Amino acid sequence: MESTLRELRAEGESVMKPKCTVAGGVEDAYGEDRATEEQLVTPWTVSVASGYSLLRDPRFNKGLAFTEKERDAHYIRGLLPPACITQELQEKKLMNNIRQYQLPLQRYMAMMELEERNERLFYKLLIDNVEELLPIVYTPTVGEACQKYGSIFRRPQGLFISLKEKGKILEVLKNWPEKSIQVIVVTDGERILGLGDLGCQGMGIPVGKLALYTALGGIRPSSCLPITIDVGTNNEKLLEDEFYIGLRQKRATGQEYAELLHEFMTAVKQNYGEKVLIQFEDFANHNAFVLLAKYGTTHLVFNDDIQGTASVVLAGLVAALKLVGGTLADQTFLFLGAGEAGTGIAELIALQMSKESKAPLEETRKKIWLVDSKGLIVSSRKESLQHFKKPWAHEHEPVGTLLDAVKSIKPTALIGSSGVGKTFTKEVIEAMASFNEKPIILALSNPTSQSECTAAEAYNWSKGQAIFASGSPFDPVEYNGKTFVPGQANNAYIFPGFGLGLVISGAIRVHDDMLLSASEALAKQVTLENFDKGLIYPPFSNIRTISAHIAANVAAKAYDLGLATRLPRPQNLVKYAESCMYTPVYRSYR
Ligand SMILES: NC(=O)C1=CN([C@@H]2O[C@H](COP(=O)(O)OP(=O)(O)OC[C@H]3O[C@@H](n4cnc5c(N)ncnc54)[C@H](OP(=O)(O)O)[C@@H]3O)[C@@H](O)[C@H]2O)C=CC1
Ligand SMILES: CC(=O)C(=O)O
Ligand SMILES: [Mg+2]
Repeated sequence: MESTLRELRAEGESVMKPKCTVAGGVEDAYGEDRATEEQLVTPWTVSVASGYSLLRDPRFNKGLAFTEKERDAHYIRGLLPPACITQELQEKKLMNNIRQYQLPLQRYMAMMELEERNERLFYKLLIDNVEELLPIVYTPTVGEACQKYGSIFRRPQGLFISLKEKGKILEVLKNWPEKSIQVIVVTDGERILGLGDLGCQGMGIPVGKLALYTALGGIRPSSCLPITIDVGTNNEKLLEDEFYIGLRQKRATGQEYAELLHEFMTAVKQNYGEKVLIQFEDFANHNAFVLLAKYGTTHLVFNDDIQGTASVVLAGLVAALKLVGGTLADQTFLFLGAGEAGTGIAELIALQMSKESKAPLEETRKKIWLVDSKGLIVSSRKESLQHFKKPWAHEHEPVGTLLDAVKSIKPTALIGSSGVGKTFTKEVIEAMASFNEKPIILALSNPTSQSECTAAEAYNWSKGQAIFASGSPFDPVEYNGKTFVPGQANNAYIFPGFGLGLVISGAIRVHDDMLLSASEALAKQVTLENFDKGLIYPPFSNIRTISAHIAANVAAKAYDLGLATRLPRPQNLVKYAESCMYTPVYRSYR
């Protein structure tokens, strides 16, 4: 495996000749990844880390895996017990320890402590045990961690930029120890998963997303920067909580909010340049669409909830066609939830249909219906609708409930993006199964408590007919002697590879066609074996290969559109993407 990686790295470099920066586009400021495993690496921070400070530096600490020679050379003899062990044995021990914790939150805290202590070991665990650990560092457990973030907070894992820092945001960015940042995930904490406004405690989300950028997409940890913008919170419980870590005030809105965000966006570009990717995450929809439209033409921005979710769901739907038959245009879609996720997905489906059938967008949109908290979105409601809902206000008499909408529209696919759990009732699923041989049912809302239905409910109520996937994971379900394996329809399949594709091509803007390219690459990774189990997504255990394919497709599109700045274009983008990916194996220190 390692020799293959070395070969790929070498190939990646040769593809880039005469001159590239380092082994690929994922910046390797310290030369660790460019070095082969046999070559020696200097573990330098500002000065060369050694002795006690080397053990305390999570980027270079190897714990008991320091060799005898390294213990002498770096003044750590006696600071460690005598045993020297391998990274594999360390991994085994830590997995044993983590499995002994009963509560997911304890496992989350153990993982965060490991990240603070030994970064490479943290990523080794996460990469090698991705299916087991994803639900810990990501949804659903990260949701609980955010709710309790004030109580479990130990050390800052990202930058906090609050209203107090107004006028000084550039200085605050300079306080962050890493200078060479490639991906920022930023939230203002107003819509954390389906859990609502968690204010400053939303920090768990950018931290978790960026851990996935590294583990799933191979972006170097030192190039990732989690940021939480704190403009207050309207969550009364948090405002009264003595352990709350954020500003104790109601949310700033309007001009005050816009000015802070503008200062932030300007400072990021000034400090890190044109090619830093800014991923907006878990903003409320009244800000999310505005920010994306405003900064989409001046910055490299991507809204994961609107765009990443759209790309992953489109991939699942395209894959599902292999099971249900027909084309995308043969389907009728009904959404519960018409916010960022719902309308973002709807728009990308309509775009793909339009490209396939050459029909105008206005026509393809008519195959897609959405229900919000007031019922089916129809033309008679148009005047009072938020701007992002207006394209979906089709001619139809008003319908108040989801069940009535299902009975009237008769969708082939039902997609939950409401953030409200238990909304796909038995009657709704039974109705879907009554007029579809294989109804597609996606319960996208996170975390598990907000899922529109469980996997067991989808399979039982549809009598095993449903093609089901959900935002947070569910275990396989036995129905009538058959095992059904639910897939996870989560943007985690897309954003790590998507970001890698932007980084390795040096893209300067995100284009909708790149979302379609990412989606196409993901759908192609679903194998016959996956389909046989009823899966419409490949397993996460294969995610780094999947991410390399997504990255390659996205980069190819960036080159085709003239949005890539890293030249010349590598001949084999998949191999190049793989050669750029961070790996967590320990390096030998001179
Ligand atoms: N699986 C994945 O990868 C992703 C999942 N999500 C999940 O999707 C959910 C929604 O996120 P997002 O779109 O950003 O949120 P938004 O707040 O933007 O949208 C929520 C939508 O749901 C509607 N809604 C709320 N309650 C009900 C109800 N009882 N009945 C019908 N409609 C209702 C709202 O209606 P109204 O407009 O009338 O208020 C709104 O249209 C979250 O749980 C989030 O975790 C999000 C992104 C990715
Ligand atoms: C997955 C995700 O981004 C969300 O639930 O918001
Ligand atoms: Mg999100």
